[in-house]
Amino acid sequence: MNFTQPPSEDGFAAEKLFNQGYSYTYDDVIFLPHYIDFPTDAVQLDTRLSRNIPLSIPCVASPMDTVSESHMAVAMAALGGIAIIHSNTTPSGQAAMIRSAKSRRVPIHSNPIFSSPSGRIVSIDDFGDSQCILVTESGSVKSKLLGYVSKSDWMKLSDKEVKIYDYMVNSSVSVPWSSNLSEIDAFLEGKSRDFVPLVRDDEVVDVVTKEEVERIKGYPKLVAGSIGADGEWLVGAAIGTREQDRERLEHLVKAGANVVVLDSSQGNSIYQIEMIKYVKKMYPELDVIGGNVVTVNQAANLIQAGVDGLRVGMGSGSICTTQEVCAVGRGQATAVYKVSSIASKSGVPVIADGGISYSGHIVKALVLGASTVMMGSFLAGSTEAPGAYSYLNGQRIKKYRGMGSLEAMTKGSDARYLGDTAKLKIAQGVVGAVADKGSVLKFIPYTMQAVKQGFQDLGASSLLSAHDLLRSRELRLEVRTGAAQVEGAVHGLVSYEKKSF
Ligand SMILES: NC(=O)C1=CN([C@@H]2O[C@H](COP(=O)(O)OP(=O)(O)OC[C@H]3O[C@@H](n4cnc5c(N)ncnc54)[C@H](O)[C@@H]3O)[C@@H](O)[C@H]2O)C=CC1
Ligand SMILES: O=c1[nH]c(=O)c2[nH+]cn([C@@H]3O[C@H](COP(=O)(O)O)[C@@H](O)[C@H]3O)c2[nH]1
Ligand SMILES: [K+]
Repeated sequence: MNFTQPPSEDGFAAEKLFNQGYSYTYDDVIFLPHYIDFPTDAVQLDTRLSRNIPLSIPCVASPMDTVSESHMAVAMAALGGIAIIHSNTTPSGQAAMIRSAKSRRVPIHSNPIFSSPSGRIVSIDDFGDSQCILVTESGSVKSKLLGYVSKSDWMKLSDKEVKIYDYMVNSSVSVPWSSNLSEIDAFLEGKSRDFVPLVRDDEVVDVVTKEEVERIKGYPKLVAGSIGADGEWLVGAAIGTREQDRERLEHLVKAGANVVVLDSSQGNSIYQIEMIKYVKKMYPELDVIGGNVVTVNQAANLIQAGVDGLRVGMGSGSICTTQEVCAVGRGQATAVYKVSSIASKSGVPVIADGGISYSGHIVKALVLGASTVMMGSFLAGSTEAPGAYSYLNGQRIKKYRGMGSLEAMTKGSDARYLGDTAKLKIAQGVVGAVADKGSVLKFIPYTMQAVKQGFQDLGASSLLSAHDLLRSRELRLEVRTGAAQVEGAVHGLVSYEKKSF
């Protein structure tokens, strides 16, 4: 069916809606339904993060120290998305996280405990959460596997002072690092074992337990993950725009980073433009994402400097106080629409960064022109986010903090955050907590299914078709009044339980 000429004017074209002087958030706007002639599963969400980085789902984990370290990077890549490893650590620490993620193929990250044969295990605490200690030549990861000590064997030992080589099980049984989950599962079944080390080039990478394999088997089936030309998971990394970031960049490139994100709240600066040019000159093959931007002019400057992707959002993040502190920023729906309309003309993909609370926000971001969404709070309560769970008023939570919060700045980002000469610390973010959400391996596939249903309602079978519908003015929207927003949410019930899957 062809709707190029609507029977009568109904709703607004995006172009008209976003040119009236209002700063709209995702919640302010609503799409009008269109025409369905395909099933939900026909919707394709494959996309690009930047010019040369394809993804099979439009999800990016934000470069924040309570969101993206190696465990998140492995899980996001296994899902077909990507994580950007944060830079609130030393260059070698950040490079180590990239290497660690790239040396795994299954979305398991168990941090095994290692010892050398001449070491001693004197306390049960030495096992940590692990059921075994792996024995390698050097006593650390990335060394030749010699055997293992299981916790149960160690407990039966009468003299705990003897050296490990006197009682360890000599075994170099392992599986290659690139084995997939079903291969590992079949191996464990076949050998009736509870765990198996993963080995690459004769060195141990990790250990996979049967329990972990069973846990992941219970989640939606994994599709093809994001693998780069190097045959390893795609992993991104954040850097700043200062002189010392050039040295950091070298570490990150050596560690195999597939893309770099210049991480700042206001990307339209001389520092950033020089950094974009520097990255493209030194590493022409490496994609560089600039930002953050929220206006057409900011975007145009970075596109001219040579960015391969743009990150959009200023003050829209759940932990952000930038708009309150600096009086600068933009409603995220307007920002995404405006920047996307200019970026699309140069073929530069847009990342809608911040402000995602549920699947409907993802649909809005993507349909308004973004190619991916970047999320912090949405992912911070997951198993794969850094940090341990704790309890607050009986609820299981994980810490989540802004990279411009006083706490995060004190940890390391202050040189960048404060400027080189500033003496007085002003936070542009808060420290908080989010609820336990379980594994991203479970809730991201369900979220993507919800996004597909939104696309189906709009008659868009892909991101490209959604963008075409928007630009051709076939897709119509409206602003929601306060009452319309109340009506659109659950209302008028004495109690209810909100369970999406
Ligand atoms: N997306 C958002 O709304 C916000 C994000 N953040 C996060 O907080 C962290 C710190 O961000 P920022 O404070 O924005 O970092 P920043 O201080 O590095 O960047 C601010 C901008 O000013 C430029 N700049 C700084 N000093 C300059 C100078 N002397 N001359 C010319 N240009 C100069 C930088 O290149 C950059 O473009 C990042 O992780 C960022 O993502 C912070 C606030 C808001
Ligand atoms: O004003 C800010 N102060 C901060 O301290 C801060 N830390 C992160 N960010 C930005 O927020 C995004 C994550 O937002 P969400 O939690 O809403 O996903 C991130 O992806 C960033 O763009 C900050 N913004
Ligand atoms: K905010």
